[in-house]
Amino acid sequence: MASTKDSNRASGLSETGDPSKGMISLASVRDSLIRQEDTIVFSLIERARFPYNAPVYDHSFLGSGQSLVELFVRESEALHAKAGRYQNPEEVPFFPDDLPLPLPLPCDNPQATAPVSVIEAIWNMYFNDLLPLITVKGDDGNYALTAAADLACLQALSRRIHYGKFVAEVKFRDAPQDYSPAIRNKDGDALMKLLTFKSVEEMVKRRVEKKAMVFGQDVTLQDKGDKVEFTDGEIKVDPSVVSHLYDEWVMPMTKHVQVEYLLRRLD
Ligand SMILES: C=C(O[C@@H]1C=C(C(=O)O)C=C[C@H]1O)C(=O)O
Repeated sequence: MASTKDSNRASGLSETGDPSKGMISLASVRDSLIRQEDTIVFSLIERARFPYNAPVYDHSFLGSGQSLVELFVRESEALHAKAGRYQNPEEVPFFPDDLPLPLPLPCDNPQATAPVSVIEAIWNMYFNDLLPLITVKGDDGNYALTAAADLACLQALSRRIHYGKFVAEVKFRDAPQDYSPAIRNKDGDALMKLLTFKSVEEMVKRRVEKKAMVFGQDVTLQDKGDKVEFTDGEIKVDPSVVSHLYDEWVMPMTKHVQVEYLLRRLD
């Protein structure tokens, strides 16, 4: 019989569950999602510093048929693939075809999880829906920095959404008797009901809105002891847009990943 360690590795969930640290539990997996909110909010703030910068997305701008942001993401992923980034099941490349093989570096990644990927949906959502909401119209010529900021946003969103695989694994292990019949019946709707926690979702939406509000303000130090003061300037990324991002796209996609993962869980 496979040991817990073996089955953890086979599911891509490290023994520590995080899947990098801590105990295997829904609470620790949720802690990781909460930490990832900070990365997402900060990456959106960085991107919102620049105007939309349309040439970055224009397929005729470079003369090669590829947009600057595509070139930037592809070439970055090639480098990251060499260093072994995609050996880690938390990381899913946007352009998985033709990636170079990883260098033979010693590493201790868990084995791959079931190959669930919603990379195309994330890409389309980011460029078609989100970007126009977090940027102002205009062009300041900062194309390379804009593409780099897009990459950071895409990676943070992708990691969070594909983390649904780990959330699903923990939920399955906590209650295999509840999930197994729905998995065997290939009943995606029943799985969706089982894994949905509306009260958690409400909390997530409120928390990310608050984070955008707090992280998006400049902090000033006045001569008033230790009291932290925020300046009254504009908030760097609209908190209601961040809440909307989670409500409309991040949480539904994370749940879709969970359903797809669970449907394969007993194969
Ligand atoms: C991720 C979870 O599963 C679902 C998705 C959520 C999310 O994406 O934040 C929150 C609650 C659940 O409805 C979870 O239970 O924590």
